[in-house]
Amino acid sequence: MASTAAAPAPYITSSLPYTHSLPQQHTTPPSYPYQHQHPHVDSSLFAQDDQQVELTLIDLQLLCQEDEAEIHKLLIAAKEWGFLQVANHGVSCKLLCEIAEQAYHAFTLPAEAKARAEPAAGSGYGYFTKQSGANGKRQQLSEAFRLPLNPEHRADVIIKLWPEGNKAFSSVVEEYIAAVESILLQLLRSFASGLGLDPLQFTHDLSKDGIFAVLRMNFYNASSQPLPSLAFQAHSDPPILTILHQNGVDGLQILKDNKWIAVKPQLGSFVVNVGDMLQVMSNDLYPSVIHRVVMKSDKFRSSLVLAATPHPQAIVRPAPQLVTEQRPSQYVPFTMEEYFSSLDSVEYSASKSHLNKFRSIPT
Ligand SMILES: O=C(O)CCC(=O)C(=O)O
Ligand SMILES: [Fe+2]
Repeated sequence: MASTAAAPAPYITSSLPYTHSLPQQHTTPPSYPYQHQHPHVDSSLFAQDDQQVELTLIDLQLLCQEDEAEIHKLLIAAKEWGFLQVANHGVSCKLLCEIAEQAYHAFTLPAEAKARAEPAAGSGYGYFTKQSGANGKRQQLSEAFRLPLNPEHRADVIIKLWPEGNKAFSSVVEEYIAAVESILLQLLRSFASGLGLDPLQFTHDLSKDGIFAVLRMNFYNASSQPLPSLAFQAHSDPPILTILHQNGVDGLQILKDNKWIAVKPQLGSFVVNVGDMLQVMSNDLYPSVIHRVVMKSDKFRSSLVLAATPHPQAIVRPAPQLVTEQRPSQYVPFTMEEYFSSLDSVEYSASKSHLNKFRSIPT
């Protein structure tokens, strides 16, 4: 009898009750002490003419109710910007504070403890120093923990940081991942149904395994740096979608029409961006937009990035319904593994979209 590969385990089915109201915007926007007088200021790091954008705000509860106008708004924002933000998401302010606190504890561990969690060759999980990346040559400001979504693999990383275990960290991270995953699932369902596809079209290959199935904690400390300083180099995100939560300190910039535009941070909301895989699955309808982080002040900045990604053997290709005679498939089918091996490093160091390697007509 022919053996069949085991079907990937179902992703998650739980969804949050969206009982919370819109988080209060309880901070005034931070001021931007652009240090024009500083001798080391690199003016190319400023957003063009200091342009700042407030991303389209999507109400997640309306998406849950399949509100057509809100789904339409989601699709327009994704198409025009590749970035949007989500509020009324049901994740409590308490949990957002707790995860920020736990991330801070992890980054302020002694250097020896963080060094124990540095990834073994070929592994994409653990602690990434400022010098990680292609050939260890990356010189950007951010440090990162890449924590697997798969709980067993995550426990292997946590035990390296805290050999005696750390229940508070583990349980807050687990709770955060579950909460944000339900946002991801809802967004993917809304994307699919808005396009007239099966609502599960973008979710059935999702996996907690694979190099991109991570919660990435970023930490930026610009004290003792010339400002502005490149904190996270230009890149596009590999997954289907990523969901980002920032601590309210500005720095994120997106490349729009060849200009860098600063994203105004909204405390309490999540920034959502289209990743490379959704660009492919949508046959280029939704762009995976290049972005970077530039620190302009020495305020402590942290961010959390959670990715929705297909399993390593999943074949990624444009949804057949989005391939027409007028718009043929823009990509050759490929697996996530093939995509990953085309990258220089898990720290995705290139600023050019890696997807060009899989285009039907190379660019
Ligand atoms: O820190 C941020 O705001 C963005 C980080 C980011 O782009 C990433 O981790 O992929
Ligand atoms: Fe990113």
